[in-house]
Amino acid sequence: MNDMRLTERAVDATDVKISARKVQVYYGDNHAIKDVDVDIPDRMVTAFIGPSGCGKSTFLRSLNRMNDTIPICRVEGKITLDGEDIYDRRVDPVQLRAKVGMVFQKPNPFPKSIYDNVAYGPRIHGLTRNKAELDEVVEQSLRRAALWNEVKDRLHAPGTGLSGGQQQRLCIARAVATSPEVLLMDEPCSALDPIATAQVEELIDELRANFSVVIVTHSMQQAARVSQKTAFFHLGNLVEYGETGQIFTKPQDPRTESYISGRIG
Ligand SMILES: Nc1ncnc2c1ncn2[C@@H]1O[C@H](COP(=O)(O)OP(=O)(O)OP(=O)(O)O)[C@@H](O)[C@H]1O
Repeated sequence: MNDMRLTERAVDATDVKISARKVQVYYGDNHAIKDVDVDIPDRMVTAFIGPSGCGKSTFLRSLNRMNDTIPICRVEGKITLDGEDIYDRRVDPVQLRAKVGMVFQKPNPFPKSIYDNVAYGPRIHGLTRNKAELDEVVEQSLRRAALWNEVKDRLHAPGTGLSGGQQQRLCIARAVATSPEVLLMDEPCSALDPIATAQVEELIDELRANFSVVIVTHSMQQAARVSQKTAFFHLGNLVEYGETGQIFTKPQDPRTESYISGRIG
């Protein structure tokens, strides 16, 4: 009995990595995200699902201030990373994005070698002291992205010459090379074939040992396969958030139920 209580407590005592309170996002007059409160756990995968245009990508981008690059976009409310306000004036967005890395829908390697793609972040952030250390970070990052064995003999070939699935894993290696704490993934498999998708999903499952991962996906099967927590967005509102199993089997809100049963979206 005691053992069971201990286990329950361990499961409940999840660390919150990112916390959002009363977050609003506007594009000019368009109120795209409305009053969102959410706690994103550490070392788990959280999926954002919902119909097209409901605000998943907008909210994801507000978690590393990627929306700062869109002039008409305005974010209100509070978002903290380990308790620190990421919109505080003293926070440098470039440093923030090294901690909260991002992988996009379409693989977007730089027009550089495989090695230089991965070395880019550690170089601009001065994370290594010499070539040997940089080589080590590049190798470890490519290993974490499950790409090392496929590219170790052609590190100086262009990243753009890899297959789509390999390019996406290269982008994941590039994102993990700065030792981020959170990885944001915006539909990372939508340009990939089923085999490459399966490889990236397996990788996401491994990454959660070290990172908090947040993934936007249109595929409910993918959300069910890779995530432990799921957030359902609808018309800019966060309608329901909970354990992935519960969201897919016992949704509390009729809008979630309609979406997962294919009636809206
Ligand atoms: N760069 C932008 N400029 C102006 N409006 C934008 C911009 N990006 C998104 N929006 C608007 O914000 C709202 C939410 O869009 P968003 O792309 O976040 O939704 P989404 O759920 O990720 O959609 P999808 O699943 O189709 O990618 C939409 O009304 C969209 O038109």
